[in-house]
Amino acid sequence: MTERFSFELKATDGKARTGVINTPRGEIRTPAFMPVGTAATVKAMMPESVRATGADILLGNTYHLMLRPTAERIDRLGGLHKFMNWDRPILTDSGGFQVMSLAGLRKLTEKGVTFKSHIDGSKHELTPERSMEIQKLLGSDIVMCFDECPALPADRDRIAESMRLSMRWAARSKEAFGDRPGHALFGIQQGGLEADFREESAEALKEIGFDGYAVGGLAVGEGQEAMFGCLDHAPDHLPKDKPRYLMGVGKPDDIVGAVARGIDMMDCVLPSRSGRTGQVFTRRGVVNIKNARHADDPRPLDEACSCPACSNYSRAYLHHVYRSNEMISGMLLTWHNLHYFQEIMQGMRDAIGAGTFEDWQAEFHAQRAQGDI
Ligand SMILES: O=c1nc[nH]c2cc3[nH]c(NCCN4CCCCC4)nc3cc12
Repeated sequence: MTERFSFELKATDGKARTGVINTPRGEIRTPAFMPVGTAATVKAMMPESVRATGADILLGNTYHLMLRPTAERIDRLGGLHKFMNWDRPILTDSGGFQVMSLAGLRKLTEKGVTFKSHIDGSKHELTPERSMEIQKLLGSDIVMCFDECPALPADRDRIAESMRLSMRWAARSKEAFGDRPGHALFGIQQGGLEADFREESAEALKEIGFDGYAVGGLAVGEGQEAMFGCLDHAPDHLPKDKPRYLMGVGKPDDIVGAVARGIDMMDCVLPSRSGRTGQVFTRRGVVNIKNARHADDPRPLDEACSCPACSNYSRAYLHHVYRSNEMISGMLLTWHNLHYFQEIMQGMRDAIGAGTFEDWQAEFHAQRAQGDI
C-alpha cells in the first residue's frame, strides 16, 4: 500500500499511453474510464457491481453533494468512501461546471460563483477555497481545481478572459489545497478550441504545478471533429509524466480517439444514463432495446459479452422489462454498458502495451455496424 500518489508510464504506442496511478486507496490502470457516482451512487448499481465491471476509480460531484446531504454531514459520517461503501479511489469534480449547467440565478465574480440550488432554491457560494474545503470534507483522493468552463461557441475574447480567470482560480485552489500527501490536486486546462489559449493555459498550470492535468472546456457541444482537432494539440503542452484527464467524455469512439491523442483518464454519465433509457452499447454498435423488433428475440444483447445481462437474459426479456419500467431493466443495462466501456479500456491498455494499438483501433471501428442493430 503506497502512502503517496504517483504515476508510472508503462508503455506508449504513438501518442497513446498506458500506465498505473498509485494511490493509498489502490491503483488506477490507465487509460481509465471513471463511472459517474453523482449523488454518492452510480445509479442502479451496487458498489461491488461497479467494481465487478472493472472500474478502479469513480467520480463524485461537489455541486450535488454540497447541496444534499452536504459535505459537512458526509464528513461527520466518516467521509464519502465510507458513506457510499466504495473503498477505492474517488475523484471529485470541483462544482463550477455543474453550477453553470444546473443551478439557477448564478452570479460570477472574481471571487467565485453564487447560485441558487436546483433542488430547493437555497442560496450557495462556491469559490476555489470553498471547493477545496468541500472536496477535503468528502475525503476525495483526486481533487479538481475550481474552474470556469465557458459554453461554446464563444468569441476569442470571452474564451481568453474565462481561461485567465480559471488560471487565477487554479493558483488559489493550489494555495487552499495545501500539502496533502496521498491526495492529488489536478489542474484543468481551458482555452476553448484556440490552440494559443490552450498552450497559454498549459504553461500557466505547469508554472503552478499539479499532480495531474485535466483537459477541460470540451464535450460542451462542439462535436467530435472539433474536439479531436483540439486534442490533436492541447495535451501536447501538458507534462508527459503526469496523468491527463479529459472531462466528460464520452461515447465509445470518442474515448478511443481521445486515448489515441494522449489522454489517460475519462469520465462520462453516458453508459449509466443510457442504461436507464434503454440505449445499449455493444461492439457492433448501439441497440435501442425499446424497439419492438427485440420483443421475440431470444439472443443476448452481445454473444461475446460476459456481463450478467448478456450471460443470463434474452433481448426479448430486456425489451419486456424496459417496456414494463421494471427496476431490473436499468440495473442490467447499466451493468452491461459499464462492463462494455471497461472492456474497451482493457483492450486499449493491452494493445498499447503490446504495440498493436493501430490494429486494435482498426478492429474496433470495423466491428461497428451503422445504425441500430
Ligand atoms: O471544463 C470543465 N471543468 C470542470 N468539469 C467539467 C466537466 C465536464 N463535463 C463535460 N461534458 C459532459 C458531457 N456529457 C455527455 C453525456 C451527457 C451529459 C453531458 N465537459 C466538461 C468540462 C468540465
